[in-house]
Amino acid sequence: MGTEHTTEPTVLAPEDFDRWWDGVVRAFGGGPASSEERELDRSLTEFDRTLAVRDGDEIVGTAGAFSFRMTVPGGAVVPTAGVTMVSVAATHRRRGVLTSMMRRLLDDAHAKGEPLAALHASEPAIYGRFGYGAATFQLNAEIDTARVTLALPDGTDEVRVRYVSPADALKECEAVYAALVPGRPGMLARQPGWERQGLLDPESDREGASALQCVVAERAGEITGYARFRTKLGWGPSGHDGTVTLEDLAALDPATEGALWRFLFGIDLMSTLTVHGRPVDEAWQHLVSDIRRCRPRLRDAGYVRLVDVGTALAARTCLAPVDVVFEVADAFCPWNEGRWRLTGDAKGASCERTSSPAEVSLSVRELGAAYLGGTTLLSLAAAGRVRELRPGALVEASVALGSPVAPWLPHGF
Ligand SMILES: CC(=O)SCCNC(=O)CCNC(=O)[C@H](O)C(C)(C)COP(=O)(O)OP(=O)(O)OC[C@H]1O[C@@H](n2cnc3c(N)ncnc32)[C@H](O)[C@@H]1OP(=O)(O)O
Repeated sequence: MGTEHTTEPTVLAPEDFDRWWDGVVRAFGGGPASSEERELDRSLTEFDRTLAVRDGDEIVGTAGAFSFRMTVPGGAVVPTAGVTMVSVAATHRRRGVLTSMMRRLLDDAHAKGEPLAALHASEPAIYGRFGYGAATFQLNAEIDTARVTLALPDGTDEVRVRYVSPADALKECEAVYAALVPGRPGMLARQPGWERQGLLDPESDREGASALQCVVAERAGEITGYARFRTKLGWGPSGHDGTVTLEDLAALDPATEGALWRFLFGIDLMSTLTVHGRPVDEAWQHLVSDIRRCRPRLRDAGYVRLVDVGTALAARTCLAPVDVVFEVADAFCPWNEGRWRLTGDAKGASCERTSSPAEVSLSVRELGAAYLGGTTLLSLAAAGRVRELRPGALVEASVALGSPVAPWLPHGF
């Protein structure tokens, strides 16, 4: 360990943003990184919760948090620290710099009364030690649109799809997104400014594909959905072999969903539709004639940490009536340690400290994984990560923490 520097984070001054951001870019492989992205990140940065660790004049550690609000099962939108831009210079790795930044971010979130923290992990192995569990998953797919057909829902023909400029339609698209937020756990109620992330379109990221394109879906003059995508034409021995890459899609109803997918399937000269980061229960899987030819692949996506176990669990509803005492281990945030009694049903929940005997024992990481309903306590118990101490309590708790809609973290941050 070096002796000349400390791992103590300090709050980032706005004038240091460029150096700080360069450090992030270098740690994430060195770019290319566009000025467009830098300016958007600068405008979204909450400087009072953005950290730098220094070694002399050099910034060797970066991290920050956004003041998000995230939907939880039942529809409440809960203050959440969106942890972001975590990097440590390769010259200073494995000396505890990350650990000290995580300490500070979680202490700050706790002091602010944010019951949750969430992040996208560059590697799944990093954040478990800090109490984060894999809470949302995403579906990626490469759909052979030359072979796969769609069975469309009633009303699809009443929906009109038309091209718009992505920027011109931003307000209408954002209204569609906002209407969907309460209905799916994990979705983020976006602060003004965040909608611009959906327009980021640096040429360096296109890999030969088109600029971002956008269509909106309309019924009776109302915009009911949108899709943003790119196209890339390719030619093989037997002719055209183009790819459509879906960047974002939102639909308020089944007919709109059908109309947008029909459009994406039907673009001439394109034979593959690549989708990534989609909800695991999204409707398109039930529209297609041959799911196997869509090559669906599941991936871990959002990691959730209960910063305050009692407040977090009381903020969601329970899928079935429950009355269970959890024994929670939390070495990194010891204020969560001990026994918590969760009671509740579909209308609401309460979670209080108790001296009653423990019935299910687990660490805060497992609670984070199960919290949005995307991972069951039963499956974690099968891996030995959750223990049942009262017969029946595990199934009861596992079902109660479920969600009728799969959780999904809608975009990067
Ligand atoms: C939310 C986000 O922004 S995710 C992005 C994360 N950033 C990146 O992936 C960029 C490239 N990587 C890095 O910058 C760094 O390697 C980091 C941030 C991942 C780790 O930073 P470090 O300062 O080296 O971590 P630190 O020394 O605090 O390590 C703490 C513990 O985590 C472990 N650890 C750190 N990184 C990793 C990893 N990538 N995989 C597995 N374990 C890890 C360490 O071994 C250490 O374990 P120990 O306490 O048992 O010894």
